[in-house]
Amino acid sequence: MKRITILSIDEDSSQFYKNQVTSIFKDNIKVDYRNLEMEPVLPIVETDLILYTDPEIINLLIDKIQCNVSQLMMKRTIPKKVLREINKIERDSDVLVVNNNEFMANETMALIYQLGKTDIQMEPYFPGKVVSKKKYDYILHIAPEKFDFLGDIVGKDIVTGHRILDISNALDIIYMLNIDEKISREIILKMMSVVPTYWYGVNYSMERKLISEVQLEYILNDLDSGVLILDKDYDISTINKPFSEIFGLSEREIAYKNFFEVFNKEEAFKTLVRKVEVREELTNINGIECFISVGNIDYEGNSYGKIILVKEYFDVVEMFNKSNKIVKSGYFSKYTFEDIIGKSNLMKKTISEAKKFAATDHPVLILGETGTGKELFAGAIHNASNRKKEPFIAINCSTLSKTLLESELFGYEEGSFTGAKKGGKIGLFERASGGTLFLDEIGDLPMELQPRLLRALEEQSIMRVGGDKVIKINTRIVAATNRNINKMVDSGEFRRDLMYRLNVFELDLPSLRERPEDIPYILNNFMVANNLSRKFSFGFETFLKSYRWPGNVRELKNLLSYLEVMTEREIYFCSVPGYLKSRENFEDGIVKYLILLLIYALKVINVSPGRRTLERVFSEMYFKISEVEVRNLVSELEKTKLIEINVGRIGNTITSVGMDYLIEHKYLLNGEESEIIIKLKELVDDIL
Ligand SMILES: Nc1ncnc2c1ncn2[C@@H]1O[C@H](COP(=O)(O)OP(=O)(O)OP(=O)(O)O)[C@@H](O)[C@H]1O
Repeated sequence: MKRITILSIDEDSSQFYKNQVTSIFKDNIKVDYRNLEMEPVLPIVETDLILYTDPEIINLLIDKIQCNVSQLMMKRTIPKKVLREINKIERDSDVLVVNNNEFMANETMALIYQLGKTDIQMEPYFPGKVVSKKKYDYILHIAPEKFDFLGDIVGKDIVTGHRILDISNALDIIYMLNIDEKISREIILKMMSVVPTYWYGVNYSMERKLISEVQLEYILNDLDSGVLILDKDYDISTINKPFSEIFGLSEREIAYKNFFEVFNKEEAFKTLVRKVEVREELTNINGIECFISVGNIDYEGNSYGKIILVKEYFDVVEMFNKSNKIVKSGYFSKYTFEDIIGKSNLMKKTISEAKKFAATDHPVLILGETGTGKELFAGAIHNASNRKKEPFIAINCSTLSKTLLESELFGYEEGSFTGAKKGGKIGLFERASGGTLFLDEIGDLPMELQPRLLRALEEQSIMRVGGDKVIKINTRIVAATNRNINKMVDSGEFRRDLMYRLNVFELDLPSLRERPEDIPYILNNFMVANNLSRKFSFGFETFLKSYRWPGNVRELKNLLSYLEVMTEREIYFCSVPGYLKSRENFEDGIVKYLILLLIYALKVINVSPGRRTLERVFSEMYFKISEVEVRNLVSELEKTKLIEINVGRIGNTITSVGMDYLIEHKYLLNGEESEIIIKLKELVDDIL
């Protein structure tokens, strides 16, 4: 136990401060004292901290300190009760402030000022002091009987008693004696309720700290993960309820104990906690399978301990299942080939290929950009196959860690995951047996799992994690990725043998860019399905065909939701949300022909299509474009003889070759240019 030795002037104050320190720190500190009334004053040979009342006393007793120890001068204050009495003293009253010596009398006066009582006249008094008057309005005493030396000086008594330790002083002691956090917290909370302080900053920070602690406690206990916080010596400073529940350890049992003692038999856990940073490693602790993350608590280059997050394996799996991230669509697919919309030859060819693949049992590898319908095709293939009455299970290989994915795919035996689930667990390969397992984002399948998948495909059998039994399966694999799998094979990120196994049939889904005629067609179909009726203006059709569609059909579907709300009868280029109308979403060729179209249309309304006009009109009608780009495009149009550049008022003029081009490319058809002409007329009035 830590020891404090108090140095003060007399037995009375020594007793007072001893009682005070003991009542604050209880059994956590042993208190001893020395004062000038002791006969003899015994030397101090062993203590952890010297606490003294004023500088004079330390000078008087310095030769008694015979050990190397820190010294701390008391910072004291007045109890709230006494402060209330002092605050009642009438303005301009004469007050004599009495104490044991000059230093302490002055200190008391300063304290009264600092606590806010500034409207009275105070005079210090101590043994030996000669005072100017015999009558004061008030006399502030420690205790009346102590000051018989007052003689015939009179005044109304206010008994202050000895001053009490200030919170900041208690904090100093906590820090210097390294008192543990839980005890410190109780001490401070208790002191804050009775001790007024003029250390306003300290008080404020303490309040903020305590409020933050309450907030933190609330959050910690509401989390699904178990949390364990260790200080720099690996002593346990905080645990939350989920942590207690996972390991059946109560907070009282382990708080403030050393982590390595509490978990002394858990070698794997101990190794992880020693590491600087750990991200969701699957570990068995005391028979419980869980994911552990460890982070360092660093501040300005110093380590203040560790924070450990624990999630139970089964909770994680359940959570993924619930949010449909791991097994996406239950055990069936709602999609059939009827749901696939497309009239382009490319799409027709793709669908017909897919139908042929569906009739077999071989693996299919679907390649295509995001949103091109890979999952849609996978489901349609299953539902067109003779496995359609059996399960279709889709799993996303990119969302799970290696370990979790492995046990989800292949299952595990009871022995390997002690305790948590009797009888082990069946994996998705087995569950989908007879049906189809759709491995989405196969390009993200961790390298370590690739041989295991290869074996399953080659042997049509699997072995559960931790098991030694070979289990026959009859599962068809359809895999998909939007990554360039051939490049991944070349760079060694994906096993070549596995790729060959998976792509017995390869289905390449074309992007929307490769089949522009499908774009308005698909959008129209979606509209009909949603009971929407809108006319597509020429400008909007131009947009649909010239936009790059990086998100493919999914992006088109999202646009539909926007247009449903934002448009009424007709959809124009300008109805398209602003974020889609940016230069990088449009190919150079399209931009060039839109300029050509504008040159033609401006001429129709008798406006000279100069560079500056083109730039302003184009930016207003389509998307922001620079004058430099307009100049380059105009000179390209001239080089290909689509326009002539004339000097003077005539300006740029479209040639007959240019007209043919517009007609041929359907930019001018059946008077559809009238929309542009009308719009241009409005614009020209507004901006030119
Ligand atoms: N040809 C199509 N006809 C009708 N709907 C389609 C077509 N292609 C895609 N979709 C729809 O677009 C959305 C995205 O499709 P899907 O999820 O199958 O794409 P994906 O290629 O698997 O995407 P990702 O690679 O991002 O997972 C779905 O709502 C799907 O129904």
